[in-house]
Formats: sequence, C-alpha cells, structure tokens
Amino acid sequence: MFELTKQFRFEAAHTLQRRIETDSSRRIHGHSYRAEIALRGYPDPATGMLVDLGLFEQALEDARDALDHRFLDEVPDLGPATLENLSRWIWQRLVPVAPSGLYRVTVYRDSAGESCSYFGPVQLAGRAASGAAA
Ligand SMILES: Nc1nc2c(c(=O)[nH]1)N=C([C@H](O)[C@H](O)COP(=O)(O)OP(=O)(O)OP(=O)(O)O)CN2
Ligand SMILES: [Zn+2]
Repeated sequence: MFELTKQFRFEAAHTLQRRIETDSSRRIHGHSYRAEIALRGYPDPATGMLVDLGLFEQALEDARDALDHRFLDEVPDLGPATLENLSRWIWQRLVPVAPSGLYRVTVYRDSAGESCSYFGPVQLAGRAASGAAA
C-alpha cells in the first residue's frame, strides 16, 4: 500500500463562538492554514504512479480557490469555521473530482500547533464495523 499526499495553503478570516476567549474569537480575525490530502492505493505498473501529481494538483485547485482569502463564515455548507468542519468540507468538495483512493484530509493551523484529520464516511464505517476504539 502506498500513500501519496499533496498540500495546499490558504489564508482566511473567520469568527468563532466559544465559551473561552470569547471576545477575541468573536472578532473577525485571520489564520494561515495548510491542508494535506492523502490518497492510498497501488501504482499503475506502466506509469509507476498512483496518480500523476499534476492531475492531483488540478483537483485541489478548486477547493483552495474557494477558501483562500475568504471570510470562512460565508462559505456555503461549511458551518462554524473549525478545523473539523474545514477538513470535512474539503473532503466533500474533493469527492467528485479527486482521483480514486481519497483517504484523508488534514487541515493544519501551524502557528498554534493544531490539526484535524477527516477520513470520510467509508473508513469510519469500517472502523466501527471492525470494533476499533474511536
Ligand atoms: N476543536 C476545535 N477547537 C477550537 C478550534 C477548532 O478549529 N477546533 N479553533 C479554535 C480557534 O479558532 C483557534 O484556536 C485559534 O485561536 P485564536 O485565538 O483565534 O488564534 P491564536 O492566537 O490561538 O492563533 P494564531 O493563528 O497564531 O493567531 C479554538 N478551538
Ligand atoms: Zn480563529
């Protein structure tokens, strides 16, 4: 099994309703984010590639463009702009266009040492079915 990853960066603004740090979180402020998308599978013996990284990059461009230099509170279907919702939103945006083998979307906020990964509904179902601890 191979895992092939591609990253993109985006800068975006948001507000967040929280129980702590309420004032600063509710004010519009910005973060630098880094998204990593992982495909898993086996390379085509003829090309030696799981997928051409150029095609992979094209699939990510639309998601990056929809987030970069945006006010995340206004991005349709995102909900509160948390790392959790961002990673799932990118996954859902990629599902129709990403090469097969989409495995994980991780969104990093490096300045705070934070990240969140979304694995999609198929893997979650598999984990639950196998009795793996959450
Ligand atoms: N489960 C989650 N909890 C929190 C999230 C999240 O995405 N998932 N996000 C936040 C805040 O947005 C995040 O911690 C940033 O905090 P903020 O005060 O806005 O900015 P910082 O000064 O900490 O980070 P910089 O990017 O360096 O400005 C909270 N909880
Ligand atoms: Zn924030």
